[in-house]
Amino acid sequence: MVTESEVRQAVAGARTVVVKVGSSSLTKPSGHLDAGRLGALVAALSAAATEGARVVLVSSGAIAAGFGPLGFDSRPADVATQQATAAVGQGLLMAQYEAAFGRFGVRVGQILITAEDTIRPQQYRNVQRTLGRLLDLGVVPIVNENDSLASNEIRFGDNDRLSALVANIVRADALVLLTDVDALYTAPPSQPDARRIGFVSDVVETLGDVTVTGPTSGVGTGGMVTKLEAARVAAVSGIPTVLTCASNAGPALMGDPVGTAFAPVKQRGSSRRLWIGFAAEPRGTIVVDAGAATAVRGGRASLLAAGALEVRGAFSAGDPVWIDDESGTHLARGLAGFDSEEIPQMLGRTTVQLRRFLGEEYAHPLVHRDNLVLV
Ligand SMILES: Nc1ncnc2c1ncn2[C@@H]1O[C@H](COP(=O)(O)OP(=O)(O)O)[C@@H](O)[C@H]1O
Ligand SMILES: N[C@@H](CCC(=O)OP(=O)(O)O)C(=O)O
Repeated sequence: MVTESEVRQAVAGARTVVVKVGSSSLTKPSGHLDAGRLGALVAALSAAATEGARVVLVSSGAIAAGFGPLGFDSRPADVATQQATAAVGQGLLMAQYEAAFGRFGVRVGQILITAEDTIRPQQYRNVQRTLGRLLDLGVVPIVNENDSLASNEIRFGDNDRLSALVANIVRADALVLLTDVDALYTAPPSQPDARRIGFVSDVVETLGDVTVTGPTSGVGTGGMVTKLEAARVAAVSGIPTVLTCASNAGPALMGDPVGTAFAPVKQRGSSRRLWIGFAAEPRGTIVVDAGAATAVRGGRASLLAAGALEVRGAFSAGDPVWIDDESGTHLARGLAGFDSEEIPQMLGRTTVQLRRFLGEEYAHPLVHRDNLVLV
């Protein structure tokens, strides 16, 4: 059982920390950057970086900083204009960060990620390697979703879940979520009976006890819902989290009892398995028979074609898929070893049959056990 003070100490002593800041903490309702608030955040992060912490900043705000200069009164609603606005706002955002961090002698580098980069093994490794190298070089990577290029169907939309994935990718010791409210409350803070929560020992249990809503600021996207989802992913990844307002960044990073501290609920798993378990939604499903379901549930078996009954959806080898039993219950998530169109001819075949009738390249599991995570 992890205590609140252990979580606070873990954040204060983190060698690598991921800090996520939301649009509403960096911008004005008019759609322009708020240089004062951005500067205060940068001062707190620079203090941590110059004391030796490896700091990754996941920053929203591209759209919220871009619509004012483009002459819009409010955040655009259609995707094409949002993407164009993000292209303008992202440059403005980075220019401000570059100047603000530069005052403290801290160098920054921009990394724009799409959800697909967290799905494809090659891209995932590239992201991991580049972030690692930037940190080794003493640079603060500033990460945002690549809004201008992300396809609408598979985008994070908010940066909360992205920040939890980035925390996994860089194997962070702590995650700090900065927003426009000082802590998690039992209900939206506008409600009179909402009470502040200082410590969450089990985020999975707490999820059922609090009332959360989507964004209220007019510029944010995910609201408290996606922040709790990020805290959950971090917790089950073994990463402690603190959620508070951006003006509390300094105290939060120093381990002061501000905001809400979330205890990790599990030992840290391997980064790759966490990615399979939490990255973007699977593209399809492989339905398995009872024998294969038992084997998969056991946690150490690959999914062989012999135990597969049906394939649904269109996916390519390397894409994440659900593995379901016959009643439709999700057993696991995994990375498909084959394209969906190759699988029907393999269903029910043993490895010997696959080798004999289809060739050596088919004599492999549909999902290898190293690429499979129970849910
Ligand atoms: N239970 C809750 N506790 C705290 N805040 C909540 C809760 N439910 C909803 N919220 C709202 O979530 C908002 C933060 O989400 P959002 O506007 O998306 O921020 P950001 O731009 O920082 O990502 C807060 O302003 C708050 O009004
Ligand atoms: N990637 C987007 C983030 C969208 C957004 O509003 O996110 P958030 O403020 O974290 O809820 C941007 O930079 O505008």
